[in-house]
Amino acid sequence: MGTTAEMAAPPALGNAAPRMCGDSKSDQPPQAQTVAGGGLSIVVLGASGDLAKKKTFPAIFNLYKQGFLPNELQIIGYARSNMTNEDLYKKIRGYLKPGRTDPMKKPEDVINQFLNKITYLHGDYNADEGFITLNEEVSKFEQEKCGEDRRTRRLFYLALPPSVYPVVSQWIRKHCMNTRGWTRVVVEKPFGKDLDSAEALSSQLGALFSEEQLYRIDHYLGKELVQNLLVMRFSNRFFVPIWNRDNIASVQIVFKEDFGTEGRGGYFDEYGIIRDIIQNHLVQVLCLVTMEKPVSLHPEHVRDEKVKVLRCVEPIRDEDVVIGQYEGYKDDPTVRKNTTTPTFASIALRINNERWDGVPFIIKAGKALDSRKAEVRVQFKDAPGDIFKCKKQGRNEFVMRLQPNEAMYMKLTMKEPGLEMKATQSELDMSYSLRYQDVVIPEAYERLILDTIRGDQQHFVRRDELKVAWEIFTPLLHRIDAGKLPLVSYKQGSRGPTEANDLITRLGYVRTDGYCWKPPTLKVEPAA
Ligand SMILES: NC(=O)C1=CN([C@@H]2O[C@H](COP(=O)(O)OP(=O)(O)OC[C@H]3O[C@@H](n4cnc5c(N)ncnc54)[C@H](OP(=O)(O)O)[C@@H]3O)[C@@H](O)[C@H]2O)C=CC1
Ligand SMILES: O=C1O[C@H](COP(=O)(O)O)[C@@H](O)[C@H](O)[C@H]1O
Repeated sequence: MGTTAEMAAPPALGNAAPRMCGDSKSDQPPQAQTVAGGGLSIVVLGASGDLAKKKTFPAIFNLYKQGFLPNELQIIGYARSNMTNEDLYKKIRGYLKPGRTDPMKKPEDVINQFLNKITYLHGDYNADEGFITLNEEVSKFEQEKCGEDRRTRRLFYLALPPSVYPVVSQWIRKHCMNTRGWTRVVVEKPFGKDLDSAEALSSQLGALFSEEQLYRIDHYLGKELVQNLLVMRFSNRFFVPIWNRDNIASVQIVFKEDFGTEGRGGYFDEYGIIRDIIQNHLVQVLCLVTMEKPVSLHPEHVRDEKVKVLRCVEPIRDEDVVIGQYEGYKDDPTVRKNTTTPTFASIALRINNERWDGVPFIIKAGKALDSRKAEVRVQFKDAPGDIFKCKKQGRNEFVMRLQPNEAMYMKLTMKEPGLEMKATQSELDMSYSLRYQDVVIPEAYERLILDTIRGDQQHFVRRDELKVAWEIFTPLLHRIDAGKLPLVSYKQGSRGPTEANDLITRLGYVRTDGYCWKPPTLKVEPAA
């Protein structure tokens, strides 16, 4: 690996902001690279919630401490809970990690400075008084900090259950729109429960905001290795000619968590693993692994290609699906007593186009499994004419480990060092923590919030993309909801149902016998 080249920023779109300029002053860390464009108000709706505390505020803090936010910044947390500013600060303080900040400043000071930018407002979602007050608060700040003539920016982050998106969006539209610059609204998944509900939500939001104002966040698109997929595929001559059905035998996209629903049982039980992880996060990864090369990195060009490849996904067959539920899931008092919600699913997708015809894409996700990891595992076909008789050494694989400990590695067949002519399997390892020792990899939410401020929608889900993703999964989900597929149980801490192993074997995945490489950056690397 060699030099670092800065990629061209996508061409400005509609209300897209310029990428970076400095307007750092007084209370900014010295390495400040702020986003230009006037005062910025970030409103976190649902500020009392889990996502806001664990992800949204920490991501905004990370941007703040690195100087990516302007001096003219206000952050408002809005929710129904009757809390003071201090109560909110107490709730989120423990999640703010100062990391490496200005050596002249105490980490505590950086956190306090940030917290001082946050005001908490409590109000209803169902009545407009709270939103009138919210608008007054934002306008007052804009007036005081930006005067009459400077541009202002308003970012509304809906860290709320989707059931309240329509009403909250209505009040934002009615009372809180910016007249001196952009208004952008970030919405969180799940965007609906099936095709009809997703389309209904899209129509409701679409009637209030333009597509350029709506940022449907899927935090997997903000992960470092997911962002690397297009670079890897399209700028390495190694990969360009072999990334197709002639060379690739199968692809697995795997998400595993080693914990169960953990306090989110009420939400999870309504959705299940396919709606929670596969239809969104893993499908986004699938798109980046399979799409054709976009005309450019312009967000619309990238998203056009994603939509195209999703349109080629064939209807899912029941024999290509294994669903499971971990033993003990029903002990969670927040899930339904006789729930049949799957906490595990393995689904083979097939893409009917020139590049991928015949290649199974096995998408697997599960909770309460033996480890936490997410990876893409591309297995290549056997080399033709095996004069070394080394098939048993395993096939070539290229693995992109999205988490934990980002890495890419290739499994190759080599001559075993020594006097004998004996083949063995070995690996080329590109572990990020070894290659980029001083680099702190940004959090997904941090990157995506910055993209929102910059007006770059490349890593956000477009309405037609969402629709086609639901078209793929809705018939299967309805069959599962109607109890038409067997739900197998699996032990917590296991690798999931054995039926899932049978499925990948039936689809032609060849497991390497014997030798199992343990990447140095992972203590344990269980097989996929
Ligand atoms: N938590 C996570 O790890 C992730 C969450 N998400 C998504 O982010 C969004 C927010 O998630 P999360 O923070 O976990 O959700 P919470 O259940 O914590 O809800 C957030 C806030 O919304 C308000 N709220 C909760 N239920 C209702 C309701 N029925 N009607 C009106 N308001 C309600 C509450 O605030 P108050 O009562 O004070 O107004 C609550 O603090 C969801 O869409 C979720 O799917 C996405 C990825 C990960
Ligand atoms: O969206 C979700 O993602 C998390 C997993 O995110 P990760 O970045 O830690 O991999 C998952 O736990 C949760 O159920 C889901 O809603």
